[in-house]
Amino acid sequence: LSLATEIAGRYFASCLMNAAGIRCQSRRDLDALVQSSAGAYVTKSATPAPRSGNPAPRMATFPNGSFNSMGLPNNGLAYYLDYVLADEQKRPGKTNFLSLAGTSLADNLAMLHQINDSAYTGFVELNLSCPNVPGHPQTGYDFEATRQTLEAVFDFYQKPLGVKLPPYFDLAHFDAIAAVLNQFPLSFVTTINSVGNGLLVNVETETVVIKPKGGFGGIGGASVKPTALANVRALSQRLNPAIAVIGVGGIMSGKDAFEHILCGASMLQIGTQFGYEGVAVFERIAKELGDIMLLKGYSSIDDFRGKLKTLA
Ligand SMILES: O=C(O)c1[nH]c(=O)[nH]c(=O)c1Cl
Repeated sequence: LSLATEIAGRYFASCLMNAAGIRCQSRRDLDALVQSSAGAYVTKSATPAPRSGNPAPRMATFPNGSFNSMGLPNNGLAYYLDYVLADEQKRPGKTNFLSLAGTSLADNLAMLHQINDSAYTGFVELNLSCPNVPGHPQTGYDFEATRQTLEAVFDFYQKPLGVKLPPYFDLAHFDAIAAVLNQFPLSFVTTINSVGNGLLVNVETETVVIKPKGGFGGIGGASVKPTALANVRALSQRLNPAIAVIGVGGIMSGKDAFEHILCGASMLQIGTQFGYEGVAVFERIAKELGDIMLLKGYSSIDDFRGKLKTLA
């Protein structure tokens, strides 16, 4: 029985990894992921220069969910590029993900030129869906801007690249974003990012619970799983089969992992629960997923990936 998977010709011994943003901002965080049983890691979304992000309090939890408006705090592209280049020297043949979230097309293109010209051979996850940078709407909700971004990127970028998408909530939007993405040689899409601009209220104090943006923030965790499964399924059904789907959103157990794979995911990213549990989450979920596969007589995730049935 194996939890191995493949994306764009790259092999991963485990289909479980972290989601961008969670416990992946520092070298220490990333070293812990390297030491863990995760099949890969993705670095905190980078901007050209380091950012301190939004004022605190900027994250919270609620029953069945996480809530954040971090505002893209990160150590800058050079920090993460140095890390992944050193890691590729130490562990040749291992593919990992470098996440980018420039606050302008110019920033994204500048970072991609730097990476293109470097010795990096891994994946880039281009984040088109950060909901928490004041004054910057999510590119992923603007289909023309998304197309223009990808046109500019693939004009020069030669290495494997995927995009991190926001959740969509309308079948016409699944059609629209898939029509754009299918025009480009993407290696993967990662879906979903947090459900943007939710609001938590503290009844006792009659206030919001986080400081940035009047208390509006992205929702993650168990409460977003139905939305995540719908986006994994809808994009798996619509995208060119050469574009793998990475599923993220509400994976707290092996059962949740199984559901994402059944909907079409080739790789699974764990965010909220990884934040709570640390790297032990990868062993636990691998064990739980393996037990379900054993019960059902599956020996690899290819045996059931994307095979969700509708009701006749
Ligand atoms: O506020 C953040 O840093 C953040 N928070 C999210 O929930 N998704 C993102 O893509 C980003 Cl970049």
